[in-house]
Amino acid sequence: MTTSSLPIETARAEDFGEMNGFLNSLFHHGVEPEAHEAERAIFEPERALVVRDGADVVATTATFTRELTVPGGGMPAAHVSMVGVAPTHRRRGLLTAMMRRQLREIHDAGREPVAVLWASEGRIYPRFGYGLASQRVLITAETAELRMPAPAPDEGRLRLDRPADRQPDLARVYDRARAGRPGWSARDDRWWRYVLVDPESQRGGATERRVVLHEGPDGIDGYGLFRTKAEWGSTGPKSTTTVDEVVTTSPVAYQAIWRMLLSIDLTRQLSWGRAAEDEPLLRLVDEPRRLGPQLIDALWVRVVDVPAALAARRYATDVDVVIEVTDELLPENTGRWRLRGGPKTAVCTPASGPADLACDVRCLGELFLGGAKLTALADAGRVRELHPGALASAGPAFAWHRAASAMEVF
Ligand SMILES: CC(=O)SCCNC(=O)CCNC(=O)[C@H](O)C(C)(C)COP(=O)(O)OP(=O)(O)OC[C@H]1O[C@@H](n2cnc3c(N)ncnc32)[C@H](O)[C@@H]1OP(=O)(O)O
Repeated sequence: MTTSSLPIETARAEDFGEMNGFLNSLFHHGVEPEAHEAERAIFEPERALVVRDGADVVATTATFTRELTVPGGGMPAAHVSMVGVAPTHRRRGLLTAMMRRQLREIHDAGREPVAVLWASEGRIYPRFGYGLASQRVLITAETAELRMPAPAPDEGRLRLDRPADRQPDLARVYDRARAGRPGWSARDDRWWRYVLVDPESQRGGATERRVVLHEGPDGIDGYGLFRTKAEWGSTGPKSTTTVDEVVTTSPVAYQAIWRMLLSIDLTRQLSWGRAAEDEPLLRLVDEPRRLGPQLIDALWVRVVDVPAALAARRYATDVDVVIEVTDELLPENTGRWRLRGGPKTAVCTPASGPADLACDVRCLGELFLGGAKLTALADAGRVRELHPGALASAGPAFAWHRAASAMEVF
């Protein structure tokens, strides 16, 4: 049997162990029992695909059902993950066949107008119509070189605790913050367990994860998840703080938590992999260069149903534009669509008149969370302006007042 004719099957619950073991081997690490169980809890077998060659699993992918915050509110989004093809079966079209099937299933189910994923490598998914929708800033800070503004007199109170013991507090803060953050996904108890699982074998010699909570006048209004790792040099201490996430609902909480994280005694370096492009920290310290910021990709969005997706988000300014879209994988999306929207409403319908802009469906994914600028896509030759002035009028509408960002890798 050739690789391309191997059947793609819907997974069963009992396939999880084998699929997860397979994926762990592709990512070059062993199976950690605690993480394995947390991942089993989020697994939705009826939304997962598996390919076997004889008895062996040779390819997998899965979809998780979650809500995603987009400009102006929340919407259902297919969270795609667990993508892998065995080294013995690679580059023979298995991923392509799985992606086609998965996108078709998501489209035809009619519940989720977009799919989102984190890519292990950026060049894998554009060919399937995924666009880079949000970026993140890697921070590698030299903490001894950084100063923060002096604390306000009523800075509130900080406490350290074990994250698992404070999950309800974390969830409350996260949900309040998430409502206004394009790119963040809803977390139920199963997802909180997935986020907080902390097996010793995956700590790389650092401490267990801890949480610093900020208590303001109305209760807990911010938290930071972090760990530290001891290191001594010939001239003294040079330990590292690694931050997983900082979520706050007030500027006072944000500053208080960062003041602590950047100045833990005996640490000299702080690393954080998921700062937003418009992260306030970049505007807070006295020497932003010493944060060592580096921009890399975060969430990729695939618009699966063009009219439903464009109507599901809101727009920063009023817009009335006809876009000619091409989509090789889901031909229903190909055509001219008229989008009329603004800060409160949006409708998208087939257009009868001429188009103002033309692009492929991948560009719509890039624009979807307000992350990419329309003019940047046009200057890159990927969006065509067919009606003079369309870029200037539609561009600000697709943008958003907060940069798209992303939290846990799923
Ligand atoms: C959302 C997530 O889960 S991200 C995790 C993705 N998984 C991994 O990174 C695990 C390790 N890698 C793999 O398992 C495999 O290499 C995969 C899944 C990335 C690719 O699977 P394959 O079956 O080899 O892909 P397939 O044969 O369908 O390739 C389609 C095209 O993409 C290209 N392609 C696929 N993967 C890569 C890659 N990593 N780098 C460059 N090009 C790639 C192929 O060359 C091919 O191009 P062509 O049509 O011009 O010849």
